[in-house]
Amino acid sequence: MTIDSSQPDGARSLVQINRLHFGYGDRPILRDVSLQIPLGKVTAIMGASGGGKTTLLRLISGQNRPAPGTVLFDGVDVGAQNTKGLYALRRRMGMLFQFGALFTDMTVFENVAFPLREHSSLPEDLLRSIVLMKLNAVGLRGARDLLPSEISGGMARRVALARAIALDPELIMYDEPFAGLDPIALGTTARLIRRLNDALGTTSVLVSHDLDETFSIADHVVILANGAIAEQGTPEQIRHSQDPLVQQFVQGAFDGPVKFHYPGQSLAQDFLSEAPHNRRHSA
Ligand SMILES: Nc1ncnc2c1ncn2[C@@H]1O[C@H](COP(=O)(O)OP(=O)(O)OP(=O)(O)O)[C@@H](O)[C@H]1O
Repeated sequence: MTIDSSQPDGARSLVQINRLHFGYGDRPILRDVSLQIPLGKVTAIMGASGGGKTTLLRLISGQNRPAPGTVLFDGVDVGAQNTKGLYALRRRMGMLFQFGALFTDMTVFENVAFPLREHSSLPEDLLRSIVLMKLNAVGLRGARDLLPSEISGGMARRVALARAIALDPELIMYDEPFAGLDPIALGTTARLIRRLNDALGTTSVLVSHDLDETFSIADHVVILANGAIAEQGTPEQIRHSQDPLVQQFVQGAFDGPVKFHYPGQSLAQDFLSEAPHNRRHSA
């Protein structure tokens, strides 16, 4: 691996995002985002719904292309790759997208084997050993013959995790891996993400809304707001940020720079005054 960049604190980075802009059609989503994903660490991307977090993951994996700006993965310009180049890059990334759907007609074993069958021509006995090792890493070696309909939601998430690490990726991206999990499964999944990151020596990027669990496992937190980076740092630094927007986010405050009410006319105008539609209803 050739890492060609440094973080300000001296840590090396696996992904470098430079002055990235992106929009869907003429609707801007991300504006001038520059960011480094430190090698070997767990980075959390957080922020209000619709802020562009999933879009950022899609830009890292090359499903979207920045316009303008660059995303470098291990020094390679992701947005400049042709289909073959992208395929080779994605082989080095594991992805667990929202609700990480499993193939319902395949056993747990076959779900984890799927990327190996797709991307390699390993002999069956070696493939079996790898799949069982991955399932062992998430505590589900014994569940190999079950169908997704026969396991709990938390277990399904762990199978999806085993599938995401099947090809020994250098970068694992998790999009809301805790969504829909009960508190126990959520804690288990969070600890597993941290443990796998360290045990496999990978780099992890996690998009999550769950503040406590995410802060408990992340080394680096990036807060996206209004299409730009509002703040980044360790969980501790984020908790103590003076930025009102970050404070609202960290405290889960009802109202603040991000408004609870969709913009419209005032309460007085709607309920007290003789607004034309009020007059119509009271007539
Ligand atoms: N393929 C698409 N075409 C058009 N607009 C899109 C597309 N995908 C996402 N968007 C819009 O872009 C904005 C950012 O979406 P994105 O999913 O990246 O946000 P997010 O921060 O991950 O949100 P959430 O936390 O709710 O998952 C949203 O307003 C969304 O509606």
